[in-house]
Amino acid sequence: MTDSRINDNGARAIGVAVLGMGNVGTEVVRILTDNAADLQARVGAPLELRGVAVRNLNVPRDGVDPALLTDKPEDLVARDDVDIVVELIGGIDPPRMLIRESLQSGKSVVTANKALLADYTGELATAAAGAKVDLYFEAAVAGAIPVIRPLMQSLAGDTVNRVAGIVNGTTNFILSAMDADGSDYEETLAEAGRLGYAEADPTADVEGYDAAAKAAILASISFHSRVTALNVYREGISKITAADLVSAQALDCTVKLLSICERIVGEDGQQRISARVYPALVPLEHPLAAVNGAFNAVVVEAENAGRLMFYGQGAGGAPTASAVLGDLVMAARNKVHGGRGPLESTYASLPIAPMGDVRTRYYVSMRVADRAGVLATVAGEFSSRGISISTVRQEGAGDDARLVVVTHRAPDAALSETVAALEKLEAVLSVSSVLRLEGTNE
Ligand SMILES: NC(=O)C1=CN([C@@H]2O[C@H](COP(=O)(O)OP(=O)(O)OC[C@H]3O[C@@H](n4cnc5c(N)ncnc54)[C@H](O)[C@@H]3O)[C@@H](O)[C@H]2O)C=CC1
Ligand SMILES: N[C@@H](CC=O)C(=O)O
Ligand code: NA
Repeated sequence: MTDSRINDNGARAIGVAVLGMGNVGTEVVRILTDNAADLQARVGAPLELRGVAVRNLNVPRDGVDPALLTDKPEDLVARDDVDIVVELIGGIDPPRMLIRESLQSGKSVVTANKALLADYTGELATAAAGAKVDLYFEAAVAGAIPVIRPLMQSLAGDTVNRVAGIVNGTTNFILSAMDADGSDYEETLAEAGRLGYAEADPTADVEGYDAAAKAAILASISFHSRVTALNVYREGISKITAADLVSAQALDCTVKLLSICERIVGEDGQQRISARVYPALVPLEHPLAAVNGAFNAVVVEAENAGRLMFYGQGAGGAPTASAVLGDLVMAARNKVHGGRGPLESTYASLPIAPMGDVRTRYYVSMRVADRAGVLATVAGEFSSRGISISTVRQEGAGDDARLVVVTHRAPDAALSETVAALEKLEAVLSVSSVLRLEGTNE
């Protein structure tokens, strides 16, 4: 009997199954087809597409042999001639079951599914370890930018203390457009969907769930601990207004949705992890302020390497497919030559610090009664909680009088308590905007 995986020159072909043919899957199939000869040379064996699972068989798929299409991903991943499964469906079910079964039956898996990984890396990595196969996910964080492999491999001998940056392309696309020309939030979000940046449900983008999933993945790898999405403090950008961006400009800042993963060392020497996502003011001179559109950037601070910055396209079909193909080539090489990439490492098991303990800076803008003594009353709310004010500015007069306060660093719990107290003051008519300020040394 002939082995269907033996090609003409005798090298054993590597069978690939692609699950999902949306923004990313379509580009992966295109590159696999167009670059077949180069990929074969790099792997040392041909990569052969055994099948593509789609939800709707009636949708025309240009450039794909219809015989390869199936709407039964569970049958495709069970085939003996499939060595590597590329999961690009998204969401928890059915990818969780499909990936687990693929791994358990000895197939390596490449996925871009950060929502799944943020909660189930433990389960999937255990299945991969048990079957001695690879589970790769470079595309899951910051699209095309190599960040998972540098953290897992290049920095494996160093101590990472902080990983922070912009890891969601959709929200960065929206905030950049609002900042540049006052573009409308809803229209820009719709455009991000058309360009293939947004998640199938864009709530994941604008409410910060996607950035939080990525923060969980980054924190787990960086601090050798298991961090899930539930451990990540999260705020999205849906409440950011054009007025916030104008206020930011007045402070020589812009607004960015940041994902911050930090090793916090207490006075007793105990280490904890802070993982958090929120829109923040970023000074214009900070490198992250210049990251616009669907671009992402991640700044890593490691004890010996110092500061490293990774920058590039964080979303979109082709850029994301580039990262998927990189993983696919690695997994295929391992199938051909033997060996395996690293799986998760959780030996440090660091606890999570609650958001209230994290030291942040606040920007608070409020409408106030225009009369003597108001400034002292407002300042008193900050000082009574041990918070030092960095700058305070009065804008407007009469009915339009506003106070803008920027604090030094203080525990986040004390700052949010102060805002709640300010809202109750008779002299404060309304707190119109509260944002954290990042990217400063104060
Ligand atoms: N679009 C992007 O820029 C990036 C996406 N990702 C991730 O990559 C994955 C795919 O993203 P996109 O391609 O943008 O999503 P998409 O929504 O465009 O594509 C998913 C495809 O899977 C298909 N599908 C759904 N259920 C299926 C099933 N049971 N069997 C077969 N096919 C099924 C859908 O019909 C759709 O065509 C997601 O996990 C996403 O979070 C990661 C990085 C960037
Ligand atoms: N929706 C995500 C896609 C990439 O991960 C984003 O906008 O960043
Ligand atoms: Na990446």
